[in-house]
Amino acid sequence: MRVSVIGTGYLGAVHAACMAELGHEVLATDVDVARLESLSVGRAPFYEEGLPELLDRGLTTGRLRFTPSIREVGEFAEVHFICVGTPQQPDSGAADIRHIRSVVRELTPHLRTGCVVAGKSTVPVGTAARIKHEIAENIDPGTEFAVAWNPEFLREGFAVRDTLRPDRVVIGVETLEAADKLRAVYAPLLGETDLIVTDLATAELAKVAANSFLATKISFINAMAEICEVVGADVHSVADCLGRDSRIGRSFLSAGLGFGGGCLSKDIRAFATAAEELGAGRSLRFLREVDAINLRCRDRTVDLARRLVGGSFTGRNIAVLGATFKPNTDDVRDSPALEVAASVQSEGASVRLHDPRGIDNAREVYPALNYVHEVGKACEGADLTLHLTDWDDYHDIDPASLGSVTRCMSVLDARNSLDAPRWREAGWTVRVLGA
Ligand SMILES: NC(=O)C1=CN([C@@H]2O[C@H](COP(=O)(O)OP(=O)(O)OC[C@H]3O[C@@H](n4cnc5c(N)ncnc54)[C@H](O)[C@@H]3O)[C@@H](O)[C@H]2O)C=CC1
Ligand SMILES: O=C(O)[C@H]1O[C@H](OP(=O)(O)OP(=O)(O)OC[C@H]2O[C@@H](n3ccc(=O)[nH]c3=O)[C@H](O)[C@@H]2O)[C@H](O)[C@@H](O)[C@@H]1O
Repeated sequence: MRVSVIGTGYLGAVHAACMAELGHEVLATDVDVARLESLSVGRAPFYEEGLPELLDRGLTTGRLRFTPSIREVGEFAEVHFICVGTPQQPDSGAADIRHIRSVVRELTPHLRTGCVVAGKSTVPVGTAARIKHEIAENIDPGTEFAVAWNPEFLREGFAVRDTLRPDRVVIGVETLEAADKLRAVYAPLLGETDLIVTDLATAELAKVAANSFLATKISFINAMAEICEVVGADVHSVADCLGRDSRIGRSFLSAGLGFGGGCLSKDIRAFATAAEELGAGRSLRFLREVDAINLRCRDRTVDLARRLVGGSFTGRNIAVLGATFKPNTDDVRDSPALEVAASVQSEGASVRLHDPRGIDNAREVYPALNYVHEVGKACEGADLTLHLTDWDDYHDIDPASLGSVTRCMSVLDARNSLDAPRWREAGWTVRVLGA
């Protein structure tokens, strides 16, 4: 099929490459022309495993192309996937859907009759209905179209795998024809993957509900961590005990520094704000607490680190391992690790920060931090080492040799994932949150 992808960020670039991999003819566009130029020569604009190979294959076969022209996109495709950003508004928790509205405004005059405009971005419920109305008001009379919502559930770091082998595909539609078109797009996946066909509002809601549930699970275990610290229990073991219950499951119960990234925080804020606007604020008031617990994880990490260096950061050398919001990505949006590093430095510490992939992006956000490319360099003369992002690289560290370059063999494992017995055996003091 001929499909377009509008917006080639973390979601759109992967979606475009994967659609080509599935055999479709893909034309993708973005307002960021430099990004399009880079994608056109097979350079992924961010780190995502498997994406460069897919880009390469799509470009070589000619099935994947990029253009700055929205007219070309409109005239080309029978299914349009909107993948632009929906960030948090600067002055409230609400989602800013201005990029989606701008796409719709520019695309509408060029739409082919019979096309489907399918949103993939995460949006407040009601966005699809609003878009449908806006297209209907501005499209040439006689040009038929349908609006659909096809929310995306991929995780950064596993984006290619999650797109080609998703747990489910959800499509919200109003017509059988639109459902058939989207079913045809995803047909190559449907042996292994369930397709859920529903209405527009349900599809939109399913996405924000999923992210809210994941965020709640993480904050739940971080709330338990706070209690564990009061009563002297161990949250890691509590999570193991909970996780053995098949109704609960162990995933998303890793206590520590909490969630960050481009989505969970902004999505729960947008969802709670939208509910308030709809007069249903009470139903999602708990998400405000989920957010507060999560942000407290960052403060608790800084507080514990301060205690570990004797009550003040002034004049202390702090090594920070990790800048990205989670491993296997270079994404530093709302990164808990970076926020902690910046706080520690603002309190007078000398911080050296290492990350396997995120240094360039981190430097753009926090240019004043001191970045190094080797773990050993970060830890040279350190009074305390902070393990803030759960990269495998840090699990592979030899604690004995790292200890030989530090001033003090003391590590705060804010991701609760280092092999603590091994580090202790090598002479380190290991502290975690929630124990
Ligand atoms: N990053 C992720 O893992 C996932 C993101 N999502 C959702 O997908 C959406 C996009 O997220 P990301 O890809 O992370 O954002 P991003 O910021 O990486 O990418 C957004 C892209 O849209 C482009 N854009 C903005 N206005 C445009 C316009 N008028 N026309 C064409 N392109 C335009 C930007 O230049 C940028 O390249 C958000 O709603 C997000 O919540 C959903 C699932 C996963
Ligand atoms: O809407 C989105 O953008 C995406 O948001 C999340 O994906 P992502 O942000 O890539 O990352 P996750 O793997 O969900 O991790 C989010 C954060 O939670 C933290 N986390 C995760 C799990 C856990 O047990 N504890 C914990 O603190 C991670 O370190 C990370 O900072 C969802 O998992 C995806 O399904 C969704 O599509």
